[in-house]
Amino acid sequence: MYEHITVPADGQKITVNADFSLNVPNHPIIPFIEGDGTGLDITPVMIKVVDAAVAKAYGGERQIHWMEIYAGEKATRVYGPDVWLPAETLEVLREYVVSIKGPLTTPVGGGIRSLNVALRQELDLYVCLRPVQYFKGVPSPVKEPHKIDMVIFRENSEDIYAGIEYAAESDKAKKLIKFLQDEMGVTKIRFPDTSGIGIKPVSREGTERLMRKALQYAVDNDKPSVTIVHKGNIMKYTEGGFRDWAYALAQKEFGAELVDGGPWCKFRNPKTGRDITVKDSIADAFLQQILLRPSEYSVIATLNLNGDYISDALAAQVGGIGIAPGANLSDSVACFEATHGTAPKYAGKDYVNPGSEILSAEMMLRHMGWVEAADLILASMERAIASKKVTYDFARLMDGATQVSCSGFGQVMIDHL
Ligand SMILES: NC(=O)C1=CN([C@@H]2O[C@H](COP(=O)(O)OP(=O)(O)OC[C@H]3O[C@@H](n4cnc5c(N)ncnc54)[C@H](OP(=O)(O)O)[C@@H]3O)[C@@H](O)[C@H]2O)C=CC1
Ligand SMILES: O=C(O)CCC(=O)C(=O)O
Ligand SMILES: [Mg+2]
Repeated sequence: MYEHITVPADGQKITVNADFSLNVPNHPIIPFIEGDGTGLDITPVMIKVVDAAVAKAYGGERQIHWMEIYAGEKATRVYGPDVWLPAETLEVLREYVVSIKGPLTTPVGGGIRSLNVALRQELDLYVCLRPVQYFKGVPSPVKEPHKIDMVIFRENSEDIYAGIEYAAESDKAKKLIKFLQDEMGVTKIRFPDTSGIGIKPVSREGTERLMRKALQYAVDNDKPSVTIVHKGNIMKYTEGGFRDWAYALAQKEFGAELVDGGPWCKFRNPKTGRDITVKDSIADAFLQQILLRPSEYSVIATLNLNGDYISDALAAQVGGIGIAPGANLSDSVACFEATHGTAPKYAGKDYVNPGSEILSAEMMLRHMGWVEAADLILASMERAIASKKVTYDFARLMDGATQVSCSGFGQVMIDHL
């Protein structure tokens, strides 16, 4: 049926109902992309830990049937030199509904555009969900990391990531700059002859669907606030638009009312009766506030580029990118992945922390309703960290730690399940 993908003989597809709930069989087929760079170290470890947690939680009644699909460098080896994101990979991700991927390399400057971004755009995975939580005992550069408990909703389909960008001195850049000058009255491009130029689309529809998810998450999880993070003072009609549309949606669909004349507003959580405050923060100020007063922030709704920066910054505050999980979501399809990239200098050395991808799998299990297995993974992560047998990133900051390899940490987690 597929050119290079082998569908496991035993196992069934997860399917989606009209209300977007999932039908998860006891033997689901889960597609996975190994990933470039350290992907080849962390993905097999993730699979081993997940299989062990599922076996322990369900005593053999439930089991994941993993199905390898290809993207990035491995796809070029399997499909041919220029095939980075095969059509059948996208087809499978759409068809099988729930998947997990390792990181994929994107060259800086020239070369291919990001496969990670392409995949999100092709499948319209418009929410990048990145929870940031502190595990007791993890070394952190801040004094009170336990006060950080945030969930980032990063818009995943628009903004500067749309890839509408032209190289300096190319015909297209010259044409666009001439159009801006001649037809749009633009006079402020400082060096028009040598400017690369990019376009940042941000829409009301894109903002609304992201904000709707963030607000619903706050309702479902009893969160006290949703903060809209933007740079709308400078980019008035893109980031400023995002802020205004996000506030308007809170009022229109969630019944939020202005606080002291606005723009902050609040509404009562219909499930708990407690207030949810909707507020906003300008991105630069926000980045210092999360260091100084993190407990004031809970759910974060932001644009694509801000969300990218904020994800890594917050991950560092709770101990680094080695334990920063995430998910890319549409209404029906979910593809889980770590926040970090391929860390090429460590590739193939069995060295890095597999924690981010394991915790992404924990989110995946929870999304599938396999909460017992997800809970086991969280508990074993806590116990593994408490045992101080950790990978280099934690070991270098932890007193009395024993450094273990990537696969070694997987084994420590399995031992603590
Ligand atoms: N979703 C995706 O697939 C993503 C892909 N990328 C891509 O990855 C490539 C490399 O990007 P780069 O900017 O270096 O960012 P990376 O996130 O790959 O690495 C930056 C640093 O983060 C630390 N780090 C990364 N992964 C781990 C881990 N598993 N355990 C512990 N520490 C870790 C390392 O820090 P230290 O040096 O201190 O040890 C590393 O040098 C680029 O091509 C980029 O485009 C980037 C982000 C996301
Ligand atoms: O696609 C890439 O190479 C980088 C993506 C990224 O940094 C992210 O999604 O956080
Ligand atoms: Mg990033």
